[in-house]
Amino acid sequence: MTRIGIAGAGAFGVALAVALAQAGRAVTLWGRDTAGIEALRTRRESPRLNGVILPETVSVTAEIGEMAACGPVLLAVPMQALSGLLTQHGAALDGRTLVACCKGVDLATGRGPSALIAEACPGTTPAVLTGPSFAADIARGLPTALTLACADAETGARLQERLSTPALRLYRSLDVIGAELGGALKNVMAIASGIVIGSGLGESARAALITRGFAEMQRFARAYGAEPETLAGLSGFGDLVLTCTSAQSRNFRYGAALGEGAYFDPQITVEGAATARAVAAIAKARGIDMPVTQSVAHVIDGRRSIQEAVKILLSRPLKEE
Ligand SMILES: NC(=O)C1=CN([C@@H]2O[C@H](COP(=O)(O)OP(=O)(O)OC[C@H]3O[C@@H](n4cnc5c(N)ncnc54)[C@H](O)[C@@H]3O)[C@@H](O)[C@H]2O)C=CC1
Ligand SMILES: O=C(CO)COP(=O)(O)O
Repeated sequence: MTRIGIAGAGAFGVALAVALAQAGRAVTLWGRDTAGIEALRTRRESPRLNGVILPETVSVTAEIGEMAACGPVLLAVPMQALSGLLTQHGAALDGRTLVACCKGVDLATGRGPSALIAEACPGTTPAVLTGPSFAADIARGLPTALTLACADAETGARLQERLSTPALRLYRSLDVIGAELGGALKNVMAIASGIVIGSGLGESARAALITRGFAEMQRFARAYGAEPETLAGLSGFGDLVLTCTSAQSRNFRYGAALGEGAYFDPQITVEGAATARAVAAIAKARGIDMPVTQSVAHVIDGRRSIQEAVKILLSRPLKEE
């Protein structure tokens, strides 16, 4: 049986390991933190997933060399850590089929996960696994549908087969750019939705924000050659709906804390913050109209108050939908 590798033992990496192992797949889970990995190996519980037990069949390791025994390797680290992971371990991972599970745009280079992988590991065809799925839901075996995007049809079909389980339903796509941009951009909108709800602007305002945010996501993705249908699928629209409407989303909760003026733990992974900055800079340079993203970037950097941002968004010229 082909062994599946997972690099990154945070909430998503552990959840995927649980789901795949429960479906009878051979799984090796790698993490960089030796002490944390030893605790996970012996206690079979992650502090990031309360009440979830990692099956004994999952091999847990802090040795990246063990990924050599795996077919596909799922990269489940935060987007801003991907470049560092590839710099450090690219040689050990090259030649495997690498599947990016991170959602975002790299702030330093303005590139998405597939471009970073292709550069660091030229011997691999990158794929992307993305879509509406909270780690806790996947780990509990709740029904979930995701997009598996790979430019190589044969590799994509093989991955779809290997990574689908009775509860985890993968849809195939050739549009890697569209899939990864959907997952990256929706996090920015989730922060914006959290701000709207946290600052008491109401649910009608949130619906307007989600809709106009979606228009903005499509505009940006189109400029990168993405297929419009991809953005309307699980990786774009599907994940936008999930994270803009659920307090399970860390991006939403971060936005809500900003809106309420409440504390938010800076240790928590909030992908949309760096991505808002990266996308706002690209959009400005390329002349792509991204008013919501620009506003989120301004608010999180403290360059604009929420009240100023809302006033600016509402006073834009009236136009056709
Ligand atoms: N948690 C969720 O519900 C979902 C998360 N994702 C995506 O998965 C990615 C990872 O998110 P989570 O697992 O939730 O984050 P997390 O914060 O729970 O865990 C991140 C893990 O990455 C590790 N890490 C950080 N930098 C590293 C490096 N340079 N090398 C090796 N490991 C490193 C950390 O030690 C930690 O174990 C994000 O892009 C997120 O958007 C996607 C779908 C669902
Ligand atoms: O991407 C996710 C769900 O699809 C997880 O969202 P958060 O990172 O906002 O928690």
